[in-house]
Amino acid sequence: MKDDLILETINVTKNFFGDKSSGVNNITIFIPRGKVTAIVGESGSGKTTLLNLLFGQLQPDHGEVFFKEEQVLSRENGLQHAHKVMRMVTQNGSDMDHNLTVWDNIAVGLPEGDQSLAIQMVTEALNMLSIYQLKDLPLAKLSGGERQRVTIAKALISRPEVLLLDEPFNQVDASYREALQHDIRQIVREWGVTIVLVSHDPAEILSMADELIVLKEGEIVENGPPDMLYHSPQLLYTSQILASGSKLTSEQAKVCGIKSRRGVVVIYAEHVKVSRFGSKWTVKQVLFKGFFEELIIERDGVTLRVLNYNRGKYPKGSKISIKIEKYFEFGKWEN
Ligand SMILES: Nc1ncnc2c1ncn2[C@@H]1O[C@H](COP(=O)(O)OP(=O)(O)OP(=O)(O)O)[C@@H](O)[C@H]1O
Repeated sequence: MKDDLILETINVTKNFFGDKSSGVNNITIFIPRGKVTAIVGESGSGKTTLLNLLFGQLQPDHGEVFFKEEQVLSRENGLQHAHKVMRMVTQNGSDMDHNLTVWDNIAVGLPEGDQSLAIQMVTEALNMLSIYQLKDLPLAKLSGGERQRVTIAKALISRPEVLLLDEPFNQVDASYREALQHDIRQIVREWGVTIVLVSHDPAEILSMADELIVLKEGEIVENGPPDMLYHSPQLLYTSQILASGSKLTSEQAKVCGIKSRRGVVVIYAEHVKVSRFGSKWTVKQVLFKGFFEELIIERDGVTLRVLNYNRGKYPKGSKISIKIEKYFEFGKWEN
């Protein structure tokens, strides 16, 4: 394995009902060291299964998973040393005791002995997750987001080389989420931890990940850096997972002035510019999004989503015209 890689799967398959319809099939991936890799895909595409295979929690039917040069889970010898330097955080929290304080929950697994070292390790983990001030509170008194920070701090206490996060922000409200994402990026930078993240949220994926792995029906269909997959998706599926856009048939695309030979056209909301000039489209809905609006506009039975930063300028019912700056074409056979 190359030095800049830390985890690797070679042709890994794990099925649950003896056929290819569940789990994952023939997955070969390389996880770069000290980076954030996100596994994305629709519900049931195999994201959690793949994470469990990387963690050694599931035995592959075929293929192998390696941490550096060492097989994570071997048929003969079970879990290997490699497994000890990985930690998994799931959306349901973990083995935490809600009556114990934050400090005690984090310190509980530490080896007996050097107390000053233990204090230093817990303090560092608490500071890294910005929850030092909560250290004396029982877990039961914390919000979902704060508890998730404690779970991550606990996972970090043993200084893992790899942190596997399964939908880690699900319980965390929007304002808190960004700060937590920032802190996790900080951990990657300062501690050199490798993160593998499963997530549904496009904003989360695009802002956090260095690499994306796109799963569909248990197979990898695309992978690469987020900006590449966002700006040049090879598949309709990828574009729909990563972006808010409108999906049109060739016939519908003609209404937007687009001639498509391939059959399906996707237009991202941010690629449509709006003005009053011409005014052939009608604003059907205005969705408040904070500092911008999303407009749902319609013409001849075709609906488009459009971003508008001039809030209030195009109220519901107003007539507008559009200019489409970029669009993607995909084959009809894709769904
Ligand atoms: N322990 C299991 N027993 C039986 N089937 C399973 C098991 N774990 C996963 N599966 C099936 O394998 C497929 C992939 O499941 P997985 O949980 O990996 O998907 P996912 O992409 O993480 O989904 P979600 O986003 O909904 O969590 C699904 O069809 C699921 O029903």
